[in-house]
Amino acid sequence: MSGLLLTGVGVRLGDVDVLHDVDLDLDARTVAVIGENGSGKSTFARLLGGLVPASAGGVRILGLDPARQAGELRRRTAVVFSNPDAQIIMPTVQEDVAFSLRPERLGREATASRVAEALDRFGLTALADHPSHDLSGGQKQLLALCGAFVRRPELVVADEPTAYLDARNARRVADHLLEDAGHRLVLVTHDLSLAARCDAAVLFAGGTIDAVGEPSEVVAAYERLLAEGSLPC
Ligand SMILES: Nc1ncnc2c1ncn2[C@@H]1O[C@H](COP(=O)(O)OP(=O)(O)OP(=O)(O)O)[C@@H](O)[C@H]1O
Repeated sequence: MSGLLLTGVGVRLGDVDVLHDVDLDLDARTVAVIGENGSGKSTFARLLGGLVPASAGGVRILGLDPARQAGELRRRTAVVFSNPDAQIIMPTVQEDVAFSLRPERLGREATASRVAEALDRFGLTALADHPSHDLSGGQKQLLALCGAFVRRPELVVADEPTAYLDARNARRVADHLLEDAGHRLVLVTHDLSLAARCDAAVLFAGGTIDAVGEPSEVVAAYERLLAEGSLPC
C-alpha cells in the first residue's frame, strides 16, 4: 500500500484552481514538501489532512479515499500548523492534551496515563496545570504537537511547524516530528536543511508537482528553479 497516491488531482477554491494535475505515488516514511510562496504546499497539506476536497482526480491516503472515508482518515491522521493558537482549546495544558483523546472514549485512567506519557515525551510535565494560552510560542507549538501525537496517528501532516520557533525549539520540534515513533510524516517547510533530513521530498511550483525523489536532488531542482528566476513572484 502506498502512503500517498494521487492521480490527476486538482483543488479548486472559490473560482481559483489552486492545485492542478497532481500525480504522486510515494511510500516514504517522512516526506518534505518544498516550494516557493504560493506554490500550493499548504493546500496540498490541507488536502492530505482532509480539510479541503479534491475537485478532480483520485486521492488515496493510507489507502483511504478522503471523499468516502473521511472519518476514518481523520482518526488516523493528525494535522499541525505553524500557528498553534488555532489548535489550543482547553484552559490548561493537560486538559488540552486530554481533549484530543475525547473521540477515543478511553475512560479516566487510560486517558490520564496516555496524557502523562505524551506530556513527558514533549517535556511538558512540569507545565501540566499551566494555563495553555499563557505559554510561550515554542511551548504552545510543543503542546499542539503533544495533542497530535497523543492520539498515536499513523500520519502526521505538519505545515511549517517550526516557523515561529527559536533555533532550540525548532530543533526540538523537528526531532519529535522526524523521530520514528511509528508514524509517517508529511512536512511542509521552507527550511531546506530540515527537508534534507526527510526520506523523500516533493517540490511544488505553480500549483503542481515539479519534482519528487531524494531530498538532495529535489532541493537541487528547487535551487535551479530559483536561480533561473522562472518561478512567479
Ligand atoms: N481559499 C482560497 N481561495 C482562493 N485562492 C486561494 C485560497 N487559498 C489559497 N489560495 C491561493 O492558492 C495559491 C497557493 O496557496 P498555498 O497557501 O497553498 O501556497 P503555499 O505554497 O503554502 O504558500 P506559502 O509558502 O506562502 O505558505 C496561492 O496563490 C493562494 O493565494
